[in-house]
Amino acid sequence: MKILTKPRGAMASSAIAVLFFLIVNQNNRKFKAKNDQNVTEKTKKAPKKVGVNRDFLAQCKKIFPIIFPKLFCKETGLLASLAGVLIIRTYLDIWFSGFNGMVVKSIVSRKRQDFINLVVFTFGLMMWPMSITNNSLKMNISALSLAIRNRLTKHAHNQYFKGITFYKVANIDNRINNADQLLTQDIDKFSDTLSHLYSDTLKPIVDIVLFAMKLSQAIGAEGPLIIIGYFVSTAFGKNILYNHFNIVEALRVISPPFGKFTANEQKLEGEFRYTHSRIITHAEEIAFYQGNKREKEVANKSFDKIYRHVQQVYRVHFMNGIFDSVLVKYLATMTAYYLLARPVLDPRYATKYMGEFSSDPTKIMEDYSRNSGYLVNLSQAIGRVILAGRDLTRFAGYTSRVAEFFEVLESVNQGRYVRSMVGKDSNGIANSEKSKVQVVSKNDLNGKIVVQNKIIKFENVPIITPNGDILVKELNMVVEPGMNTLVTGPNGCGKSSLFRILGDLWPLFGGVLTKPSPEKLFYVPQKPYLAIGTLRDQVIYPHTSSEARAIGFNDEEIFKLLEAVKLEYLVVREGGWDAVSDWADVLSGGEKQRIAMARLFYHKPDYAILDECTSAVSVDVESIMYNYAKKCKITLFTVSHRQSLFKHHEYLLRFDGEGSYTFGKMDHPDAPDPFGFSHGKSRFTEKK
Ligand SMILES: Nc1ncnc2c1ncn2[C@@H]1O[C@H](COP(=O)(O)OP(=O)(O)OP(=O)(O)O)[C@@H](O)[C@H]1O
Repeated sequence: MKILTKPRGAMASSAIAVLFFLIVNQNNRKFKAKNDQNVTEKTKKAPKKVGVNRDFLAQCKKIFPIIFPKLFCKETGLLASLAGVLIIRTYLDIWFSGFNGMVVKSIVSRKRQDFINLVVFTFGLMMWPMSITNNSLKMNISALSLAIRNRLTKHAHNQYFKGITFYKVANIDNRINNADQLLTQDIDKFSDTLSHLYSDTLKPIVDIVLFAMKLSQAIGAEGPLIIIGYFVSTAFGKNILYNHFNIVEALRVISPPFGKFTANEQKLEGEFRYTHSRIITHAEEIAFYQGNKREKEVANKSFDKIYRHVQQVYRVHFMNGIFDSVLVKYLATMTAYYLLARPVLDPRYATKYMGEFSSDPTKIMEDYSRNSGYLVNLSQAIGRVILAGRDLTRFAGYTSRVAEFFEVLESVNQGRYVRSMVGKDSNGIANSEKSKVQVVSKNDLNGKIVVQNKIIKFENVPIITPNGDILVKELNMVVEPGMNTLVTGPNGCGKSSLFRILGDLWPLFGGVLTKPSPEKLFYVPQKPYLAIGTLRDQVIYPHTSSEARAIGFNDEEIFKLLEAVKLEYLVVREGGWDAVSDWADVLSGGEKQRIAMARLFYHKPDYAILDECTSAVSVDVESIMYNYAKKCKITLFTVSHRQSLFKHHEYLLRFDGEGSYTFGKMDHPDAPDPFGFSHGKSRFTEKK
């Protein structure tokens, strides 16, 4: 047996704490500098321990006001009605114990008519309220669970879809890996466990009070006291043994960390789900690569983690179950036999309801049957309260997941991001000792955004990735309407990052950025997003049909936009404007890009960011679309390496991939190779 000097959980958390305390900004990029003023790297406290502890209470304190926003609301109403049904159910159980005693007596005393009256008439009548009560109980629990889920999901959606929080949670902050799992499953499980926990705790408490009263009449107050005392002392004894002596590994069997197990299981389920959703998203690419074997390996590996974890959990459940059954069930049954027989076998303990000296055997039979019913109900109720303790630890697991999710959403909404990164040693091998946790808070963001129409102006704006890598130290440039600008530079130099900053996707660490209001700036990516909905919806996204009509776009107007991108044939091919399809599958790469351009013309912003968005479009159609954009007076920012596009731009922003850039007027729009970052002479009239 292994003697532990420290609780295992505490040792594990210390180890993780060491990891979190390591904060170094490694020079693992060619051009990378530490931005002392702007990006703070901070040590972090050890992660919270999952279980029924102070953290759990604090988490409940945050979550419960979301579920029960007012004293009198639908949810508290459901709690009250559930409590009412539970009390009725207990009274019916009491009635049934007495009834059972009477049936037994009628059989033992061979009274046929009594038996028929009881079973056919009395029971025939009572089965209706019993059935209605039982099903009301189930319905109330489901209704409560659904109401809790509704509150929490709506709250999460409000936070998740506030601005671009959904993007930030996935791309800038990396505390949460599977927001989809949290939104679709963890909140559901939390709600279900909470509503069951409520009924599974309240019902036994009502049972304990009422059955203990009945039982004390029948076998004396000592009876229920002994049985309650027995259960309480075993439950406390277990905890004292585990928490205060904490002596042996085997004691984990007595009180396993079910809360931690639950939280881990949910996390692994989330990862497994993500593995499969990625395969569905990239099915075509994987199929072309014949990557089935590789993907199977990855999916199996992810599932194996769940398999091993669940296997460990049910083994622990098995060991814990044996211990619990002996303690809670069988030793308790022995005590119960003793308590029931005592008034009959020892006249000193006889009462009016059990063991009276004058009683005939049929009366003793009736009393025994009724009282054993009371005792079984009482014991089951106490057992359920104890088991509810275990459910509470499981519930603590879900609570920690949901609370952490809400905490991250809130902190991201307040402009605070946390990223933990695995550091690498000099050989490029992952080294946990060099891992870092980077915390960015609003105070670190010294940049200022000024909203002003008809101008985009960067004044000393650094381009910094969420990891803190500086791509460009300070960018200074002004783009006024009509200054169509081509953006070039080597891969990974920060072209798209510039637009992420312009679009508020990434935080602004310094300088002043003057830009028009968001609706005057439109982004067209290389892989356009195609919404769930009709063909019409693809063009007007994110507007709805009624919003489109409100700004004067009927189907004829929208058709003109499809004509502008040479996609007019789509309406007939796809079966009209109201056709609904999986557009990402139905449209070709070039068609998707042209739809995205039609969408740009629909919104007709002052500025458009075209990020390699015509890479799959033929040169002639590309030219037509660029000319149309200019006709619409949209000022273009184009990221592209395509020579055919030079002629549509008057200005060039060129990154050299070393942290510097040049911005200026192109001398000859048709002149070749503006990619002087690797070779060739400079094409700039203005240099920085
Ligand atoms: N969400 C992110 N978190 C941290 N770093 C990122 C993130 N997105 C991009 N980067 C990093 O920022 C750098 C610049 O990326 P960016 O997408 O701006 O390159 P690019 O110049 O557009 O390249 P390309 O021509 O290949 O599209 C890359 O090194 C990339 O790894």
